[in-house]
Amino acid sequence: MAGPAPFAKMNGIGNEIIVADMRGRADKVTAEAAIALNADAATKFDQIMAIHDAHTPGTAYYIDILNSDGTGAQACGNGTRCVVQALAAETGQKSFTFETRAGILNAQEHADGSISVDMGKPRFGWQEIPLAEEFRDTRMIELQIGPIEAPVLHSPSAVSMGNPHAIFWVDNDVWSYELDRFGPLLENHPIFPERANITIAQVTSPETMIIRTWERGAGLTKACGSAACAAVVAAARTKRTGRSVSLLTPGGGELHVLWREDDHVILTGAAEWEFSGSFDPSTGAWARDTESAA
Ligand SMILES: N[C@@H](CCC[C@H](N)C(=O)O)C(=O)O
Repeated sequence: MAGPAPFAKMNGIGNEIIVADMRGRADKVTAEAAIALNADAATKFDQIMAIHDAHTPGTAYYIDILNSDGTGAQACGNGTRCVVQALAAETGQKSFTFETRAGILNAQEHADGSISVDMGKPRFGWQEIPLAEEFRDTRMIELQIGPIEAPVLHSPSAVSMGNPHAIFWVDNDVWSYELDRFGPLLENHPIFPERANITIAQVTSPETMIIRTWERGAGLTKACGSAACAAVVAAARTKRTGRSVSLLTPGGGELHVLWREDDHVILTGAAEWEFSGSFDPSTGAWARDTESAA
């Protein structure tokens, strides 16, 4: 029994994140603990970023990512920014190399406080995303929702940013779509054997976009960093935008995504600390630090 672990409740432009400090211990945050923390209004979150001791030489830490339904995720751009801010505040260090289920990634805090994460290279192969059946061209896959003759959403682009994404392109207001109703159906559609993150995207210029995301394992969120990356890569691939795009997200925050010529996707944005506490990684029972902000 390793005792309570420290955590910080943070957000990445509204993406609700718990950064759990699991360094120096062998246990993991359980799905039960995640579900219990999410059931409490004070600690409700979209992802837990559990910082573990490094598994691989050359990396600082291994980050285990859990969605609010207790399932694991390979990537979380907004959560990674929160981890960087927490570790930079603790150590004074500005650059970090982490390992996640999706592989090794680099991240850094800039002088203005914004944080960039190198989310790695996108993957477009149907087996890599993965899709349940062969699509030679994943810029537009056959999938629709609503009446057959007049679908509400159709023909998304599919991309892996380490985790699976589908991007539905719309010309009008992203808020005019019932994403709370369609999201669960699309997330669990048989075409996505590992489920998928579902985004509605409106391109407003070659350099700007508005997105809303239904996250796999978390539902509607105020922002999703890997979805922002997937949307920009898919938009650039389909000639809707260039490779450097600013995105407005439902929390009112802004993210910037650059798809570099070396194929790496760089996500930049802010992160914010809310309060700190400690919790039991096996049950989710928690207490707020007394000196922590309300
Ligand atoms: N909010 C995240 C994405 C989290 C993972 C996702 N729900 C999944 O299961 O793939 C982000 O900022 O990237």
